[in-house]
Formats: sequence, structure tokens, C-alpha cells
Amino acid sequence: MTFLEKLSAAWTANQSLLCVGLDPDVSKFPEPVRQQPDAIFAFCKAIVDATADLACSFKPQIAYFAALRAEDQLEALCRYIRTTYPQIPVVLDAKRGDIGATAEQYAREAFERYGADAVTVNPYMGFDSVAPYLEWKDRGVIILCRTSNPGGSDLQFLSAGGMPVYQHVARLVAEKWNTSGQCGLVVGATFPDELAQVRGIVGDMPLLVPGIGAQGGDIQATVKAGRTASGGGMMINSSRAILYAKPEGAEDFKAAARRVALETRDAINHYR
Ligand SMILES: O=C(O)c1cc(=O)[nH]c(=O)n1[C@@H]1O[C@H](COP(=O)(O)O)[C@@H](O)[C@H]1O
Repeated sequence: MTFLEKLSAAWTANQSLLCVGLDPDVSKFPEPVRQQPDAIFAFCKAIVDATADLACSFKPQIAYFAALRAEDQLEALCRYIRTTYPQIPVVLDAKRGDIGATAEQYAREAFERYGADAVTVNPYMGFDSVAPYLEWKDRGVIILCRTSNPGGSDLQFLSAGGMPVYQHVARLVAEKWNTSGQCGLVVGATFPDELAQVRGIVGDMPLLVPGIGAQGGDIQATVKAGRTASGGGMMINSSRAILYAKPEGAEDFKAAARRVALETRDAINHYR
């Protein structure tokens, strides 16, 4: 099964375009979880269990694990999702980009070591830096296009030949790089106008859309700008707003995360 087939099945099965981002910040964990030996794994596992029927994908952010020498816990987490929820794709957020020989090793890290279904990649170094990931025909390669952060405009919005750089990326990927249907693009929810432009360029290509929740992107504007003709085609990511949702009443952190994930999924569906 290819990444796109797996993602499409998850979109349908869970009626969801919500990607639950796994950005585990130990300082924000509830005290009892923080005390556990493999606290990062335990926290993420709890979130995964609480949201697996609401998500179309999980996106672990590698830096949160690597910074604490917790790659073994990332491996365990990816393995746990693969075995317990094999229908939900894992997008490893690593934003790699390097010369081909090095990219081959990054691809092995993402797809072999972590067993990810897809990985985020930076296109700045051009096609030969992306090609090694595309050799893994059943995996997805999600390429940065129009990122959600304010500084994304510094380079991505520069005009080159009368067209902003991010539109060149969208065209390159859609017209030249995506020969096996493995590619997706990252476009921030914080820029709905650009999201609509990218959708117009790339047809039904899947888009990873971070920026709702903690970064303040508007769900209605995001869905209207980024949906395909059939009302889908996106993994709309939210990390901190779900992971560190404030418990209400008798809720624990898992119930709070589930409530926010459910509200987010349903708000997205409302505008599809
Ligand atoms: O590739 C990404 O996932 C990404 C691209 C982008 O343009 N902006 C962006 O925020 N992200 C990631 O998406 C997540 C957003 O987290 P929250 O702002 O907490 O929802 C983080 O893991 C970011 O690293």
C-alpha cells in the first residue's frame, strides 16, 4: 500500500483531515507522566490512544526527541503506532535537506529506522537532494512550500521571474518531481491566500497544513482555501493546542486532548 492509499483510507475511515502533531515538551507534561522512566513515549502513547479514531495521521517532530537523546522513544512510538493503529500513517517531521549521498542516509533514518510512512523535506538544495527519498516508492515525501512562520516570507515570497518562489516550488513538484505520485507540500494555515494559490497549481496533491491551534490559523479560511474539489486533500496539523489542552471539570490530560481533537476535526468537517 502506498502512502497516498493509506492516507486516503484514513481520511475516509475516521472522517478526518486532522493530523495530530506529536511535539512532546517534557516541561508541559502532567507531573505523574513526567516522573515515568520513558516519559516522552508514555505521554505520546497516551495522546495517540486518545485520538487515534479522530486523526488522519500522526506527525512526530524529531527535534523534541533528539534534543533529549530520546530517539529510542521515537522508535518505540513509531513502532507502537505501526502495530496498534496500522491504518494511521506516520509523517516524520524532520525537514531534512542535503546532498544526495547524505539524503540517502536521512531517507534510511526516516523510512527504515523509524518506519515512517512519509517525511518532511526541504527543497532548497534542489531535485538531487530530494530524489533519494523518492526511491522509497511506497513512502510519502512532503516538501516545504509556503511555511506557516512569519519568516517564511523572507525567501518564499521573493519574486523570481515574476512568480514568488513558493509557487515555483509548487510547480516544480507538481510538474516534474512527483512522477510516482508520492509527493505532498507543506503550506501554512496562517496564509490562506497562498494556500488557495498552491491548491490551484497542484490539483489534488495532498497538502500538510500546520498553523491552526497554537499559531492562530483560521479553520474556516484554511479549509475553504485548501480543499480539493471533493472537499479533502489535506492533513491539517495541530500540535500544542491538542497536546497541552487545559482540562475542564474532571478531565485528565488525555480527555482534554481528545475533546480538543474532536472539536477540531468536527470544525474542519463543518467547512469541507
Ligand atoms: O513541517 C511542519 O510540520 C511545519 C511546517 C510549517 O510551516 N510550520 C509548522 O509549524 N510546522 C510544524 O507543525 C507543528 C506546529 O505545531 P503547533 O503550532 O503546536 O500546532 C510543529 O511541529 C512545526 O514544526
